[in-house]
Amino acid sequence: MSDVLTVSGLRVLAGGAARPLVDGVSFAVAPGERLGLIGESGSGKTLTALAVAGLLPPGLRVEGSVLLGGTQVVGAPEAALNRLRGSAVALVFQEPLSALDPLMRVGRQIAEPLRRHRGLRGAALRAGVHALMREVALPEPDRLARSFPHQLSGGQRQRVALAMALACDPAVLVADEPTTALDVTVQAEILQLLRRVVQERGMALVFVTHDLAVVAEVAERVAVMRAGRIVEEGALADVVAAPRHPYTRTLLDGARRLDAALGAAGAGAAVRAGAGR
Ligand SMILES: Nc1ncnc2c1ncn2[C@@H]1O[C@H](COP(=O)(O)OP(=O)(O)OP(=O)(O)O)[C@@H](O)[C@H]1O
Repeated sequence: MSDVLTVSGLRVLAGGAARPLVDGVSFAVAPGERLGLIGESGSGKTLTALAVAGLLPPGLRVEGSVLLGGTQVVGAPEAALNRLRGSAVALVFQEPLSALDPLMRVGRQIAEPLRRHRGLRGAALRAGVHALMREVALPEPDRLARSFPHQLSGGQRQRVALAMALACDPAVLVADEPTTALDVTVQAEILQLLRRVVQERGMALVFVTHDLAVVAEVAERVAVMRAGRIVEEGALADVVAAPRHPYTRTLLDGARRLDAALGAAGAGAAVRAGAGR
């Protein structure tokens, strides 16, 4: 199947920086494929994710190519990017509050993309909002739809952000550390939810994280980033079983040490990345 997202030679440059912040990144994602972009803080994961949606902050220059379903994102005018966002690509971030309007009831926020992009109105719009809320397993949709973001838990807010991202049935979902701010139990629930919706909808997923255990929960393929470059890419099980790059080995050793420490502390094997599944 042809790729829904093809990134080639992507470079992100800042005026004052000595070297590119993202330096020749290339990867492709097929429909239904789940790619984990993993690396330490500052390795360029977020800038890569933002560049995919044409959402880089002002002041940064971008070079190379990002093809979303055949449309070139790099250099595209804002109107074209607006058409792509939602239907071709949608994003979920670490802090769902950043995606939510604090003064708008969450039902209206989920309704907004359905109204704007899919033209739904009245009863069809209400049914659409309820269907999305059910899909992301938000309980009591009637009551919750009338709530404001601050009245929800962190996990519920991330479910709302995911519902909004799903509203236009994007071909590619980009999730940037979507569970980092959540406690471990809620984190596991959200990861499970993400995996389910992506599978059910046949969407491609690009999942950004610094956490190998988290990426092992959602991705089947990983690209390891360091200092703006992809240093290793492959099937998750292969990379975990036989890392080729020294940096990947360092990442794995760190995860295994943490796993061992947690095991010794009686907390169980929280880091499953070493299991090679
Ligand atoms: N607007 C900007 N202007 C200049 N430099 C930036 C800008 N945004 C990010 N950077 C720098 O680019 C590099 C890559 O940042 P990026 O946010 O992509 O890293 P990351 O791998 O996602 O890390 P983290 O997990 O901490 O978010 C960092 O060194 C960061 O300081």
